[in-house]
Amino acid sequence: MNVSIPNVKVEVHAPICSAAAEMCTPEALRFIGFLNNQFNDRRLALLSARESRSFEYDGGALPQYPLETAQTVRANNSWRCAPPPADIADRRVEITGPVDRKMVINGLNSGASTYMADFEDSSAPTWSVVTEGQRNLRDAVNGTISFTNPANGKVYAPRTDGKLATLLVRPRGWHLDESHVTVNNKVCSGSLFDFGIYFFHNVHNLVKKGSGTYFYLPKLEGYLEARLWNDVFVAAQDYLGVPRGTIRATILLETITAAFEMEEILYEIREHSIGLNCGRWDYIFSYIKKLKYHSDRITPDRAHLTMQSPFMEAYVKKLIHTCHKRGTFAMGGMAATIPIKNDPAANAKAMDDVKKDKLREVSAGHDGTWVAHPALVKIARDIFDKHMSSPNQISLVPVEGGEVTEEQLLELPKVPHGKAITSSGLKHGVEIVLAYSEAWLRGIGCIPLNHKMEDAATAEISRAQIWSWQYHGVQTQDDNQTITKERIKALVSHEVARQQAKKDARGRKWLLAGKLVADMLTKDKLDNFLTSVCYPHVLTTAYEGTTVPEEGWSKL
Ligand SMILES: CC(=O)SCCNC(=O)CCNC(=O)[C@H](O)C(C)(C)COP(=O)(O)OP(=O)(O)OC[C@H]1O[C@@H](n2cnc3c(N)ncnc32)[C@H](O)[C@@H]1OP(=O)(O)O
Ligand SMILES: O=CC(=O)O
Ligand SMILES: [Mg+2]
Repeated sequence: MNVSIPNVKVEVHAPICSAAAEMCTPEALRFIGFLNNQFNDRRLALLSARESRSFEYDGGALPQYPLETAQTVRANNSWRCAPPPADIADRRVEITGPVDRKMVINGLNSGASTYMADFEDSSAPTWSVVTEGQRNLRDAVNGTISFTNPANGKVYAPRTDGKLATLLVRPRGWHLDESHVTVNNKVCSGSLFDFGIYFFHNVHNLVKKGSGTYFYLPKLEGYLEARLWNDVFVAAQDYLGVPRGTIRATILLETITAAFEMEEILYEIREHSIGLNCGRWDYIFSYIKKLKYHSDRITPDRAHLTMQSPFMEAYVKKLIHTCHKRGTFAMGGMAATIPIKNDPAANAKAMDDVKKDKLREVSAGHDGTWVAHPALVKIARDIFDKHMSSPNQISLVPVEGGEVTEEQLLELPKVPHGKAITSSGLKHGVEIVLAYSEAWLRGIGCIPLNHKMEDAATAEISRAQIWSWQYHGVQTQDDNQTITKERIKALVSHEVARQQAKKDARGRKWLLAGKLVADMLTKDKLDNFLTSVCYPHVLTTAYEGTTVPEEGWSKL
């Protein structure tokens, strides 16, 4: 399909399946062309700026509070973020999930205050996931969504008791492309595609209902990236003739660099802001990635990188202080625990851990929290109901968060030698990256593994830390064995063979995943994102023949 407006040519390089036909209408594609034409060059320049800044960290520099905004933004007490819209003033429990039709209905019906439909960490953006996901959201907004599960005949429809969750949408981050669409022969931005298609099809209906389009924006690395989103919002609202502020967005504070620019990020997006969220998993990943060459900042096993770690505590305090000082939401993050079926004792312990995590969040001053599974909604809600009697805690500004130093934002936990980096931590990490990548290559962006949810953010922690361990040649401390490339490759091969021997291996992508994962964990340079490495293998054109079939991947 091709669409042209003066000076802008938009082309779709994928089958026009029914979802694509409904979502990629000529008018919608014109809007996508308009957005890319205006903003894609800036996006690409900001991605290059990320590289330049990373290069400085690679050379030994550390992130710092920006000097240029000290007076104009941080010491300037005259600005606040816009007040929250009425239908989102209470967002104490937010459920998140991929955009398939059943999940969307289950998320909206879950009893959570909001449901975040996710095109990022829990989605593998195949053409069908992306276009069907958009159609599901349009139908959800129109109130026409329904689903019958072909496996068991169960019928799904939105609840009608007035307790439907408010819809939020997370488009892909600035680093991801939508390669099935080009604008003037350049690949379309994944962020602009996801944002633009949702906004185009839904904003007028939502405005008619007295609501707006609400977003979560992932993986920003600094305030100029927030400025770009703000400019996109202004242009989009003007293009479709809706008032400024119809779009509202929570920015995920989930990179170490952004932690040094929280106030600046809010400032840039203040007219459209509904706060910041502690995206804890990507935040840990970003710490490891950005400081990967710093031999004094090698991280211990993932299990030690908890919310009680000094750098995580400092980040939470600073985020709550900053958001409340500027009159907006400070949202908590995701406990990755999911219910443990068939083991009541283990499940009770897991749920108790979730309760503790949510109690820590509400006591620290967060205004709401995330859950990954409907069974956790009530647990989180009960804790917030007990400890938060008002719709949110925005009016409380905890003083201590204003004092957080640069070094505190970077301080790792001290784990006794012998326990910090272990052979089981290494093996478990390899299994996570492999299992997640394998699922992703089949279009599944979030999986249950060992009673935890694993998504792009959690898997990235394992990928980045295993890479850094081999780069620094550290030893696993329980057996004093060095983590070499060969050791990692052997672990990957062993796990691929183990998985392939299972009954359900047919149709799986273990060989391809094994090849990609072994490369990612051992190559000389750490890849920026696992999803960018895997993306060429899920393109629809690739499925149609240009990719090597699974059987064609030789043994590692
Ligand atoms: C770091 C971050 O970015 S966190 C945010 C991104 N990650 C997420 O959003 C995780 C979302 N969670 C999930 O995808 C799923 O819970 C998984 C993959 C972890 C587990 O899924 P499953 O194994 O299918 O869970 P389970 O079988 O227990 O599900 C039971 C029911 O709950 C539903 N369900 C599970 N999780 C969700 C969810 N997050 N939203 C809506 N419904 C859900 C299932 O669809 C299923 O419905 P059904 O009974 O009607 O068939
Ligand atoms: O997106 C959330 C995170 O923790 O990462
Ligand atoms: Mg994230």
